[in-house]
Formats: sequence, C-alpha cells, structure tokens
Amino acid sequence: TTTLGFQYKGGIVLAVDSRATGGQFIGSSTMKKIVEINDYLLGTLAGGAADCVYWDRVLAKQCRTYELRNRERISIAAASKLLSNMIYNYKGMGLSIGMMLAGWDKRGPSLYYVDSEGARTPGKVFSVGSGSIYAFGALDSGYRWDLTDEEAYELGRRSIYHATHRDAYSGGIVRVYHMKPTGWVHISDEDCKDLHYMYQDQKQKELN
Ligand SMILES: C#CCCCC(=O)N[C@@H](Cc1ccccc1)C(=O)N[C@@H](CC(C)C)B(O)O
Repeated sequence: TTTLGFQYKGGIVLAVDSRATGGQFIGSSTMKKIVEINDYLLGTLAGGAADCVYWDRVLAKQCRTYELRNRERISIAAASKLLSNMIYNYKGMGLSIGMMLAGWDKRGPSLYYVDSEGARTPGKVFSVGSGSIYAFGALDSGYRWDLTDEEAYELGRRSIYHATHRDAYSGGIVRVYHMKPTGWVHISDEDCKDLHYMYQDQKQKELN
C-alpha cells in the first residue's frame, strides 16, 4: 500500500493506491483505501486489511453516536483520539493499522496520523504504507503550501504513481480526494497503467 495526505492553502489532499496482497498474491486491485466516515471526515487505510476495515467501521459508528448525543459533528482531534485509544488496548496483540484521518471542523482543516503502535500525531504531510518511501521522493520535492488545487491533485497522483511503479505491494487505481470547508470531494480514480503511459508521453514530448 501507498497512501499520502498533505495540507496546503486549498485544504487537504488525500491520494492512495488500491492493491491488496497476500504475499505475492494480489487479492484485490480495487480496494477502497480512502473511507468516507462522514461528509467532513475521511480516513486512509494501510496495514492489515481486516484490521483497518474493521476499526474504521467501529470509528464511524462512534462518530455517528457522538453526533446524535451532542447534536454536532465530532472534531478530528477527538475522532483520532477515539481510534488511537481503541486500538491501543490491543497493543502487542498483532494489529497492523496505519491510518490517516483528514477533516474539517470548527478549528479548520486537520490531518492526523494514527497507528497500531500507539502513535497519534497531527501534521501537514504524511505518507503511510510499504510504498511510502517512494511517494515521499516525489511528494517532498513537489510540496509547497501555495499549490493550486490542480497542482495539488497532480502532486498526489504523481507521488502515488511513482510508488506503484516501484513497490510490488502498491498498484491498481490511484484515487484522489480533496477535503474542503464544505466537506470532501472525490477528485479522480485513474488506473496506474494509464498514468504510466501518460507520464511517458509527457517525458517524450519534453525530449522532442
Ligand atoms: C489477499 C488478501 C487479503 C488481504 C490480506 C491483507 O491484509 N493484506 C495486506 C498486507 C498484509 C498486512 C498484514 C498482514 C498480511 C498482509 C494489504 O494488502 N494491505 C494494504 C492495505 C489494506 C487496507 C488493503 B497495504 O498496506 O499493502
């Protein structure tokens, strides 16, 4: 898996791949690794597929219960604390979860990284998963606070593409979402094969 998230002038962009593997076997090429917890809260999944999907659903239930009891949406900080505390109870028992939570609450945009080791940290730029080392190469060199929306989408897309090219455990569809003050927007789903040939043509044109 390769997932990434970054905050910039225009909000937060999330980008992920869609491959699920069991050893060298590819179990799925269409996994949804960006999960829509509610209209203002997105999660990204990396690690054990069952662990991530299960605890994401538990978190979604907790967030909805919070809304019903308090008549307002839960903050990203509180949602990430709920997830972190729930999985911390299982520390050392073998859970494998590396998630990002991205959302917009009354404090504005918020991006958190939470994992099954017990980490919970806010930040501006993260990449999580077996392909994150490759994604960071493109992401860190292209990241600026003042990116336009289109530049931000392309940075996310390109960074995931580079990871799918080099990491055997990443591939399939490159999915991009944008978290705005009005909630999330699904920007694009593109097969990494199509991106490969598109970038090759681009390079060819630059050489000519
Ligand atoms: C095949 C199959 C079913 C999925 C098995 C399964 O959890 N695969 C994992 C890799 C893994 C992890 C821990 C133990 C074993 C195998 C996987 O593909 N994780 C991706 C993200 C999830 C959300 C799809 B990615 O992190 O590579």
